[in-house]
Amino acid sequence: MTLTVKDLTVSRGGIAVLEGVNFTLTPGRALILRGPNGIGKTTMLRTVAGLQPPMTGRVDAPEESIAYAAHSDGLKAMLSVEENLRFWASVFGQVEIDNAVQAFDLIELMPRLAGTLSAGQKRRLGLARLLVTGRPIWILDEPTVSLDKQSVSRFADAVRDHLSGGGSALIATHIDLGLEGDVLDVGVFKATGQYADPSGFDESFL
Ligand SMILES: Nc1ncnc2c1ncn2[C@@H]1O[C@H](COP(=O)(O)OP(=O)(O)OP(=O)(O)O)[C@@H](O)[C@H]1O
Repeated sequence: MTLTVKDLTVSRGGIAVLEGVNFTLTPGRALILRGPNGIGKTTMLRTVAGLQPPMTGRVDAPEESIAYAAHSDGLKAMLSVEENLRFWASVFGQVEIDNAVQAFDLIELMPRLAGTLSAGQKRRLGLARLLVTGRPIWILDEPTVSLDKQSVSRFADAVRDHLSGGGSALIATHIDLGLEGDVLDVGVFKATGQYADPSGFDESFL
């Protein structure tokens, strides 16, 4: 399943932040997004994931092929780790959670309420949810925030497994994950003119 981005302009608060973005992400590949704070990586990822509309241009991906993991983990605090994973799997029509538990070393945390986890443990659970979606295209925004060295390495292994199984990943990260992949410096797409979104849509409320 290939993701294609064509002549994309993305905006925050009605202002274009990146324009003329083009790339193709094919099965088995990772594309690492780089760029300074505030350049528009999150905005681009949200647009590619379909969480906000493009200002101009297109994102082509097969329906229901994208799983998105953002800064906020969005876990259900009053459900256990196991219940969170089972709930998330059921949302995506899946039942299998064992791979996710193993990949992120969650077995001992399974009975714990998600709300009682440390920041890094929450992040591990948030990332484990990607595996239970069964979706091939992962879009990840700073996935390693709060993770210790060992968990970063586990995460990189999970991405490698995903790629070797024919999945793909678009990742904004400031650290070197040791993954083989193409690097896209989004700074070159910095919008030159600041113009209001003609739709008047302010996605900042989403
Ligand atoms: N809700 C919002 N309304 C208006 N502007 C916003 C909003 N959220 C972010 N911005 C601005 O949009 C621009 C792009 O922000 P974005 O979060 O996409 O950058 P980023 O490259 O992901 O940054 P970082 O590396 O710090 O995470 C920034 O200038 C930011 O201040």
